[in-house]
Amino acid sequence: MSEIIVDPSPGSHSSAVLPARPEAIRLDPATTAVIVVDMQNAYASKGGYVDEAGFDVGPAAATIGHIAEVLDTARAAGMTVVFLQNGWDADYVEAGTPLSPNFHKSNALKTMRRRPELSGKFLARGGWDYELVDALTPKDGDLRVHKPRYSAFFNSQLDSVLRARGIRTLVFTGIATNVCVESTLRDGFHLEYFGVLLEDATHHLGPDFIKEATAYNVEKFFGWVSTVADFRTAVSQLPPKE
Ligand SMILES: NC(=O)N/C=C\C(=O)O
Repeated sequence: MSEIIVDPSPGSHSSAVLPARPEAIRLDPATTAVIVVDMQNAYASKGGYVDEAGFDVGPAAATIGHIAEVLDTARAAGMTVVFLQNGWDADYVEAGTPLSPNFHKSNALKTMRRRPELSGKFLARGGWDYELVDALTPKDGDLRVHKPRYSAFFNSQLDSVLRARGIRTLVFTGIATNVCVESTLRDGFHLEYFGVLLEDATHHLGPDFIKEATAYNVEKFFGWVSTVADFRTAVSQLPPKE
């Protein structure tokens, strides 16, 4: 029996076959975007929201390096790169009132309510916590999309930005595997995007089993799971962008 290769853009001129679970998927640079989820100081730096809320940000340093490698490879092949930034306006109007579940579930908001000296510090546009980590500063041609909730498809410009460029396949990197990465990949599935999780280019919030759970969900129900090394090997064989 021949190997199954899923092809989101049949008939494309130049494409790479990415080994993935449960089967390989073809990536056409013209219709593929790498999505960098929330690589902000809040999620990846000491002194940011996640660190202050009691989660381990130590492993984020390795994740940053892996994402940088993915982005170099993707840009050289001419793929679109989209940086997502999670947060709200400085007055937290976008965060919602007590009538919003976000008000009650956001650990950033909860931590600031518990420790008033931190009030106004986390995930506010214009602040250090909201900014992308220095090592992943966007380059010319990269896009930035603001998002006020875990899924980047809600109350954001993401869907329009992707559709306007004919993007069909989303390659996911970033933090957190089990929250904003998984939420966005799932919603992308329902909007007919092909979602690929580069599992070692993501970091999770919580115990390790939760990352395995996300990978299981993606592999079985919502998309494809691959690695940074396989992405680099497959995509670097494409002709460089003209
Ligand atoms: N970027 C994320 O996955 N965020 C997870 C939690 C939060 O923003 O509170």
